[in-house]
Amino acid sequence: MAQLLDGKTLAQKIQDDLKTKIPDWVAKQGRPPGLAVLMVGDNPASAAYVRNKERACEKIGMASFGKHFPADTTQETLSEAIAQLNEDEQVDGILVQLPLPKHLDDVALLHQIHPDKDADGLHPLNLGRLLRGEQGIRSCTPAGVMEILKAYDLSVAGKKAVVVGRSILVGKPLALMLLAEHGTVTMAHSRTPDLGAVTREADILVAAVGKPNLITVDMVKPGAVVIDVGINRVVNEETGKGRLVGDVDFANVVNVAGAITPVPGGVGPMTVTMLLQNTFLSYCRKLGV
Ligand SMILES: NC(=O)C1=CN([C@@H]2O[C@H](COP(=O)(O)OP(=O)(O)OC[C@H]3O[C@@H](n4cnc5c(N)ncnc54)[C@H](OP(=O)(O)O)[C@@H]3O)[C@@H](O)[C@H]2O)C=CC1
Ligand SMILES: Nc1nc(=O)c2c([nH]1)NC[C@@H]1CN(c3ccc(C(=O)N[C@@H](CCC(=O)O)C(=O)O)cc3)C=[N+]21
Ligand SMILES: [Mg+2]
Repeated sequence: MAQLLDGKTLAQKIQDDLKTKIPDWVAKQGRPPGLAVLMVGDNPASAAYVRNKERACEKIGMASFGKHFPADTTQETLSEAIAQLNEDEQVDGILVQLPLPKHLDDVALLHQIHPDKDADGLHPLNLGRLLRGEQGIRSCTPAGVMEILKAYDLSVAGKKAVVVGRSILVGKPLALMLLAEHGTVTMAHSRTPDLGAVTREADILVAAVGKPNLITVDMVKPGAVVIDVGINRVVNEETGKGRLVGDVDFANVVNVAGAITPVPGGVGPMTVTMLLQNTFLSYCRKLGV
């Protein structure tokens, strides 16, 4: 059986650490770190993620400024909201929940977030810094994956890493982070023929696609580290109940992999935690420490 990479417990540990640090800062600075989340429309999956973030903020003593807009909100309204948050002294991190409704230009809004408040690490300046190997705010999900590898002493240097999925939110920045840690990195995507032939080469295999059971046991090299980023809600035909699954056929792959992240309880909680950490670090930098 593969070793379980427990993102939930690791996330808890990092959040507890933030929770003990924040009161001293509040005492000295007169305000807590603040995170603003902009959500547009009523995507139920997004709503759950936003709730998780708000709960985590409250738990660790961070201020959260949730802004919920109706699905038909205009670009101008959102642009104005971001301009205000950029100026707001109480706000250290800003996140625009993706995807946005089709009529909105998400890229324009992401570019507008002040790069020092870009808690999601999606501003082109921060992505450019990652590309160049400079310090900057790193995207949360890929940063969370790297933290899991580090916490379990799973070294990347010299290993063959395969990332399935090439989105700007997950796959692309993660490939750059694995490369920075000296992995030999391959990116696979929907146009990759014979995906299994590529994934079977991987010492470290990451699935970030959004398709349940895309990664089957025959696609995994025995002993590989398998990181399942996918979050898919599936409904059990018999009970009618919904549950979360990743992109990996966990029940079978767990017998072959050397280590594996579960869903839920793997990468997801680390994403939330990296968002809090990015916001805290922006707060510290703003105060000149
Ligand atoms: N755990 C967490 O914290 C997070 C989880 N997620 C989850 O991760 C998953 C990916 O998210 P995101 O990157 O935003 O998704 P996107 O839809 O933006 O990207 C999906 C990627 O998967 C590729 N792809 C699609 N089908 C296949 C296939 N059959 N074989 C190989 N590659 C394929 C696409 O290729 P192409 O580029 O060619 O279209 C694309 O690059 C989702 O399930 C999402 O919910 C996302 C963020 C955080
Ligand atoms: N700008 C932006 N940044 C994002 O990082 C972003 C986004 N938009 N849009 C949506 C996706 C998805 N995503 C998740 C994060 C955490 C969990 C998470 O905490 N999952 C828990 C379970 C949560 C539950 O039970 O509902 C787990 O996997 O254990 C899930 C999904 C971030 N995303
Ligand atoms: Mg759009």
